[in-house]
Amino acid sequence: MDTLTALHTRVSFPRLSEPAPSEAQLEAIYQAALRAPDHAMLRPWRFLTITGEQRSQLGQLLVEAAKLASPQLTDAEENKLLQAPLRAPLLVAVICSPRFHEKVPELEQLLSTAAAVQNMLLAAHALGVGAMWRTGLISYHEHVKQGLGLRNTEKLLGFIYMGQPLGQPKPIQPLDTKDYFQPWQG
Ligand SMILES: Cc1cc2nc3c(=O)[nH]c(=O)nc-3n(C[C@H](O)[C@H](O)[C@H](O)COP(=O)(O)O)c2cc1C
Repeated sequence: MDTLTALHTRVSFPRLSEPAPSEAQLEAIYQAALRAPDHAMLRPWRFLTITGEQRSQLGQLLVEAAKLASPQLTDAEENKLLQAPLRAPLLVAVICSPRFHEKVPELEQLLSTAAAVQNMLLAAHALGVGAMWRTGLISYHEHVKQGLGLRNTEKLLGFIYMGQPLGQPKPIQPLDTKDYFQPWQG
């Protein structure tokens, strides 16, 4: 798939099944992440891959965090969180690890990490791998951060779910560039 086609046709796949991407596909997807724009080449990111039984452990962690946030969690809410990480064979937790640099504020490092995610989504799409960037409010809870082993200065930017796409890609809503790009009037 050529680059513009990939850019113009990428969609998220909420429904993903086994198998996880192959080693070769993952290497290509991860290399794409590492080509994100990165001021001063700080590599302000790291990623944790979560597969198999560890997905259930992540579900448990989400439930624990949700109970800390709101002790009246219903059984249905608990079950939804337990099942959430099982929606794909592979999750990649995206972590921004800001480094100190006098010319590169933390915001730029967050933006770099987000660009790395987009590169991964596009590479996955180009390879026929289904993917979706997901967070869920509870993923910002301190307990989740600790459970995943993040340092205090690090931020969890969500999870990229990857697998075999299920169902048809959703139709892409055409947008008019003129609604978003306008000449500066000076
Ligand atoms: C940081 C971030 C977190 C997101 N978290 C969720 C989420 O938890 N659940 C969800 O349904 N969509 C989430 N989305 C949106 C989807 O990833 C997706 O972009 C959206 O459904 C639009 O679909 P499209 O990518 O096919 O255009 C998130 C997007 C971003 C950028």
